[in-house]
Parts: sequence; C-alpha cells; structure tokens
Amino acid sequence: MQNDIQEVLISEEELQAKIKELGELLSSEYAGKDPLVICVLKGAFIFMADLVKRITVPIELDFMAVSSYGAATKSSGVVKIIKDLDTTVEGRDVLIVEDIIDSGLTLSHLIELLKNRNAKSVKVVTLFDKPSGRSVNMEADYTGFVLPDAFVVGYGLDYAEHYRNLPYIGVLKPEIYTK
Ligand SMILES: O=P(O)(O)OC[C@H]1O[C@H](OP(=O)(O)OP(=O)(O)O)[C@H](O)[C@@H]1O
Ligand code: HPA
Ligand SMILES: [Mg+2]
Repeated sequence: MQNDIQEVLISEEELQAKIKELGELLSSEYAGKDPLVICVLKGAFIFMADLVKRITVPIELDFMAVSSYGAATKSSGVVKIIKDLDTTVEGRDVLIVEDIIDSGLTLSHLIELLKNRNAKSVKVVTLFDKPSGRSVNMEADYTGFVLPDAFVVGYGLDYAEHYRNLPYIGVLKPEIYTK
C-alpha cells in the first residue's frame, strides 16, 4: 500500500495539529448553539472522529453517505445518496463535515438539500480543499489545508475504496490509476 504513494503531502502530526485548531475555532463559533454535525461518508469518517473530540460544546451527530467518484479520479457528476440522515434538520444549525472539496458538486448538492429541508443555518468544515478541481462555485466556511492539483489518498480518502486507512495524506502514483 505505502509503495503506491509517490509523496507524503501532509503528515499525521500536521493533520492532528490542524484538527485541534479547527476544533477550538468551532467550539467558539458554536458556543450556546447545540449544532447538528453531519459527517459525509465515507471519506470524512476519520476527520469527523478526530474533529468532534476537539469540540468542547454540546453537539449532536448524524451521518449521510454519498458517492460520485466510484473507481475514478474525476467526479461522475451524479451525486448518489446512499444513506440519508436519521435526524430532521428543520430549524437546526447544521455543520457539514467533509474530507475534501474538489469539483464542489457533492457539497453544492448537499447544501441545497439541507436548505430545502429548512435548516436554520448550514456551514461547512472541510479538511482539504483542491481549488483547481472546481466545476461549480463552492467555498467552505472553515478549511484545513489547500491542496495542489493531484489525486490524493489516505486519512479517509480512497482510490477505488482502498488507501482510506493510511494515517497521512499522500499523492497516489499516476501509474496506479492509469494502468
Ligand atoms: O467536490 P467533489 O468533486 O464532489 O469531491 C468531493 C467528494 O468526493 C469524495 O467522495 P466520494 O464520492 O468519492 O465518496 P466516498 O466519500 O465514499 O469516497 C469526497 O469524500 C467528497 O465527499
Ligand atoms: N482523492 C480521493 N477522493 C477524492 C479526491 C481525491 O483527490 N477528490 C475527490 N474525491
Ligand atoms: Mg471516494
């Protein structure tokens, strides 16, 4: 698995330090609010787990599974809802937790859905942002790291469902997805 990685972009230590910072920021932003924190599965599962441990105010959690990449390195453009929320978002302050914003299609779809369900507020925290991939206008409210134009894996992010369990973020060797 490690042999398929061309370069480690962000180490485990750097990830944890940034997540602590984001947790502190979100704890002050959501003081007195009791937000519903939504994890976008599968990619955001590790970030969600590490982030919520750093949030010191009361929150509720829920999970939604969406997919648009499959075994490709470009978005199919079709955002499929695989598992919906258990909770109603009406009147709630919602914080979406994403691993990465690339084309922006997943989030623009989700934000529209949650606004149509009458959430009181919808904000986004993403650990990674790859602005070079955008096909729709989309910015997160809170961002961990801005990434270069490369297909990355690890820390929850996959290629064809593999590599999610790497503890760091790495660039996948192009020969892995072009073979
Ligand atoms: O901005 P976009 O181009 O929409 O890309 C970002 C989305 O793509 C990935 O999910 P994917 O569809 O691969 O599902 P997964 O989380 O199960 O890997 C990632 O976890 C984000 O949710
Ligand atoms: N890596 C893994 N999954 C992704 C990426 C990426 O660079 N962009 C969107 N989904
Ligand atoms: Mg994926």
